[in-house]
Amino acid sequence: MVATATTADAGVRQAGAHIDIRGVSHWFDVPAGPLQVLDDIDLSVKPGEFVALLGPSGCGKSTLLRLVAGLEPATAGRITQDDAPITRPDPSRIVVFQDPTLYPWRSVWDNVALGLQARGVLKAQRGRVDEALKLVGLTDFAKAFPHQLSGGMAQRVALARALVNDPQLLVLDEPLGKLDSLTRIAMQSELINLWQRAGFSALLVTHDVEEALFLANRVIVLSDRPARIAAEIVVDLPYPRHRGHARLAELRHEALRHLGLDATW
Ligand SMILES: Nc1ncnc2c1ncn2[C@@H]1O[C@H](COP(=O)(O)OP(=O)(O)OP(=O)(O)O)[C@@H](O)[C@H]1O
Repeated sequence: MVATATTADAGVRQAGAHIDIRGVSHWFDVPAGPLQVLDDIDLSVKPGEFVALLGPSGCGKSTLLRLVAGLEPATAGRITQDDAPITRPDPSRIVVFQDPTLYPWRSVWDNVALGLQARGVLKAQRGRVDEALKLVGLTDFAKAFPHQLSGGMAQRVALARALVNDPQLLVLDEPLGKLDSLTRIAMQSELINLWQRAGFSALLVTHDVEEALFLANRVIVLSDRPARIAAEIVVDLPYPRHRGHARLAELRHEALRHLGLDATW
């Protein structure tokens, strides 16, 4: 399933990026010697697709996201966006982390405006900030400051700050990981709404098996470090998904089995 941008007021209507990861391996130099973190990863994210990565702690998930974001080069292999090699960060690929990292002295509006300001286009594109705030339902909080927001609201500001750049790829590193479970569930649905309206491709790292299955078109299970692709689970359910769907329970069982966990619930 590919997200489509049909909402006239969405304001963010970029085609999703096609990301291709071919034969990627990665090592870090640590005092004990070279530490291999990724081992021959082949993976693609189709335009408008939502792909989630699951894997044991420390296996290399965030490292793979950093390589895709262009924050560092892979030791071996090739990563392309729409057939062009990814060599550096680019506003078409935005990373959202677990911590919203808002500037406390800037209002919500000014935090969201940061990317446009940095690129010197804010004056001409002020309306985009309003549109992004509308997308995440925070129009009424435009003048608020970060200390006046709940954790969920702060993370919605972080998403608006990403969306204002019209990303073709959203790189999501445990973006809901610090939220309480009820807020997290609500934000999962919001994230799907945003994705369907905006049309970006998404690559998500999460530790939450249910979250991965609820959100993604495909869930990639990685092995222990050095990470290899252990399994690919196609989530063959339309959106919006029902959390109690029997198929999700089946797929959860499958994912846990690939993660080496015996699902005896
Ligand atoms: N810059 C770095 N220098 C050296 N080692 C690093 C560096 N970044 C990550 N590592 C190591 O690479 C391995 C993979 O780290 P990474 O953060 O990618 O794992 P992860 O799967 O995202 O972990 P978690 O699920 O716990 O967040 C870890 O052993 C980590 O210590």
